[in-house]
Amino acid sequence: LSPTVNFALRISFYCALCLVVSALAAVACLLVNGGRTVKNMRIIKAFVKTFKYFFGLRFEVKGLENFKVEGPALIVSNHQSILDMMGLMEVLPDNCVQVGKKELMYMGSVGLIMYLGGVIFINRKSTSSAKMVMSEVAKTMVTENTKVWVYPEGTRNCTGDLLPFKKGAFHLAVQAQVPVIPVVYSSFTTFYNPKTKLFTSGKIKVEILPPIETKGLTSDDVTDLSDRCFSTMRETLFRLSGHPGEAKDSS
Ligand SMILES: CCCCCCCCCCCCCCCC(=O)SCCNC(=O)CCNC(=O)[C@H](O)C(C)(C)COP(=O)(O)OP(=O)(O)OC[C@H]1O[C@@H](n2cnc3c(N)ncnc32)[C@H](O)[C@@H]1OP(=O)(O)O
Ligand SMILES: CCCCCCCC/C=C\CCCCCCCC(=O)OC[C@@H](O)COP(=O)(O)O
Repeated sequence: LSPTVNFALRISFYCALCLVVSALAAVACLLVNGGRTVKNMRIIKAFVKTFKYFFGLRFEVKGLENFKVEGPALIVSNHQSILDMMGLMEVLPDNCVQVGKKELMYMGSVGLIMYLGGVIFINRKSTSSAKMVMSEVAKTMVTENTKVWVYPEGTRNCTGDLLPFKKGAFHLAVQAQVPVIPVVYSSFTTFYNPKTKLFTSGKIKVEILPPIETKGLTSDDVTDLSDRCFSTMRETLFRLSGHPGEAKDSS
């Protein structure tokens, strides 16, 4: 098979798997929990954790104990591909919902399962409406004791580096006065590259970093908080991906 055909087949299979398994998981969620609730994430996670075996992907996870903070927290991680959903479910703590773009809601059964799992949909094209939704989330995550997972780059980026961070995640953490827990996935570039049509089996290193406290911080500290997260995550990304030289340059 030519690499292009092989890539297309594997990606199509991934999408088909997502659509079919979402439909099955949706039935399970409705039967067990009856509607939209973060409790459904446990069911979704159990289904999605089997996906890696179809693609020969292995995850090596470090730092899971850093998720064991009392109460709500904001999780930020790097976002490389639609394949990230597998890495997300590999480590997802209990009572945790993700922030996603609202377009994802219209992906058939995949949109339905996201809705049932409690995913918070935002309109990226309207900063004011996204801000409003997220300030509401800042209140509910505290009263309902949930964690929220945001991809602060705001879009997929599979270059082996990080895009500059958007501010929304950090405003959310400061408004809710909850710690920020950074999670870093090693670069996919050795086994996955949509530009060169590469998609083979591979190993992904995942590291959950220690929580960064936000108690007492105000909106004036958001930029600083975001910059701190960015530099520790970038350093970790380069270390996990085996570019020690670049890690030194970025400090
Ligand atoms: C069974 C198997 C199938 C599948 C099973 C799936 C299961 C379930 C898995 C789900 C998986 C989901 C995966 C989703 C993955 C994505 O969809 S990623 C894309 C969507 N997510 C994001 O975009 C999050 C990150 N983005 C942000 O936080 C952005 O800041 C926002 C909120 C969208 C705003 O966007 P923007 O206007 O472009 O951004 P930005 O420049 O940051 O903000 C403009 C100004 O507003 C300020 N600002 C921003 N936010 C705020 C705020 N909240 N308060 C006050 N000021 C603010 C900024 O500080 C900035 O002001 P200055 O500092 O320049 O003065
Ligand atoms: C009836 C409609 C049928 C629609 C069929 C669509 C088929 C697609 C099926 C499965 C795809 C699996 C998607 C898993 C979810 C991953 C979410 C994700 O990673 O979204 C990308 C988003 O974070 C960033 O958006 P951009 O990089 O800015 O873009």
